[in-house]
Amino acid sequence: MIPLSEIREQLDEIDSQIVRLYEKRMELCAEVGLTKIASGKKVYDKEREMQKLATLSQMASNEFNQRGITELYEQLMAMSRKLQYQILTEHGVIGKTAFIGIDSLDKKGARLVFQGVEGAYSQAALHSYFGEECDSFHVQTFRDAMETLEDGLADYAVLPIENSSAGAVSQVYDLLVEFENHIVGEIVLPIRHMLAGLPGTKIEEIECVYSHPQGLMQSARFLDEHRNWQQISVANTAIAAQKVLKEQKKTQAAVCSEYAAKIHHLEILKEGINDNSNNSTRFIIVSNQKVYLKQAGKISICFEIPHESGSLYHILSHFIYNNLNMTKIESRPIEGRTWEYRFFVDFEGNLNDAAVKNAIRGIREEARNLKILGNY
Ligand SMILES: O=C(O)C(=O)C[C@]1(C(=O)O)C=C[C@@H](O)C=C1
Repeated sequence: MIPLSEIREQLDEIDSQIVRLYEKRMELCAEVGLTKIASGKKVYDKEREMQKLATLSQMASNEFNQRGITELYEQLMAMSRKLQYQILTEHGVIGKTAFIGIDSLDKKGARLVFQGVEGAYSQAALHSYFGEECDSFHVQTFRDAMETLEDGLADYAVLPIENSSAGAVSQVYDLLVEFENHIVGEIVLPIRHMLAGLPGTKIEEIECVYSHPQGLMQSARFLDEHRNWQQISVANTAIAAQKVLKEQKKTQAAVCSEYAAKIHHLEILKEGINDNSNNSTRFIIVSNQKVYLKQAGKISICFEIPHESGSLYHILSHFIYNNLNMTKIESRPIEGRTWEYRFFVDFEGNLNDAAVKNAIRGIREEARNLKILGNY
């Protein structure tokens, strides 16, 4: 048997050859990068990579090594792409971001839209971001808010995007893809739900409770104690309060904010019914302008990937390689394509940073339909 120290010596020798060859290979790939700048050819050449993987893996003598060679070369070619993206960025080849950097949001005289009615949590978020004296109006649905923006009837919309206990507001994610509106800010609002009914209502009288699905989900534990209550979803927590007032039945109650209960003349029957005492919702400020704040530190993007093993891993490697901190990932089914998903990723950075430019360039080439939702 060959002693371990001797085997290791041989391995060290092979590894130093591999490192030298790797560097030589990368130098050539850098040259390829320059030719691609000159020709305008894309960095990612999938066909060439597939051919290389097939040829090289066939050179290995058994199936185990064929798999190894495939994995190794997938990585090697991914690294050479990353180097080429860097070279493109260094040579000032500008990607398709086309966002305009601004110093601050133009809040003065802005027309603001939120979904729901007076007393909606979105209105409270809007007030804390733009101040109480702002010029705001409400529409019935999230889609209406997006359309209002797109038509130029409002300058900014304030929409909920995720809650700390119930998770993503999936419809808003989908609308960000559908509309050419962009996120320019965000605000987190503590959410405290009340059970509210007509004055004089006793909890024992209640048969039916209205709220937004998120309001019902966030108060699931309390509502579970009253399983005989029918839970009915409406478009907004404040709409629920308005409905209870309008229908004048003591068998009905709403899960809504203290403010919504007050302005719809309801009595608070039970305070703070949310499961999580730190319940909070993150709202986004959406604009119809493709702008970003020059000091912005967070980017939201979405992209689609082929339904293939390893494809998400390869896309996420662009964050790791460029040292970017990913703060959130969500997935949503793609309409009409069963079991295929669109991914939404938030990460720290500014569109002006070289690392961000490199990562976005790579993801744009290697994923489908990359969309930058905003830098804020
Ligand atoms: O041949 C090219 O066009 C290269 O850029 C080199 C290379 C490789 O590493 O072999 C890298 C990226 C391409 O997707 C294909 C192949």
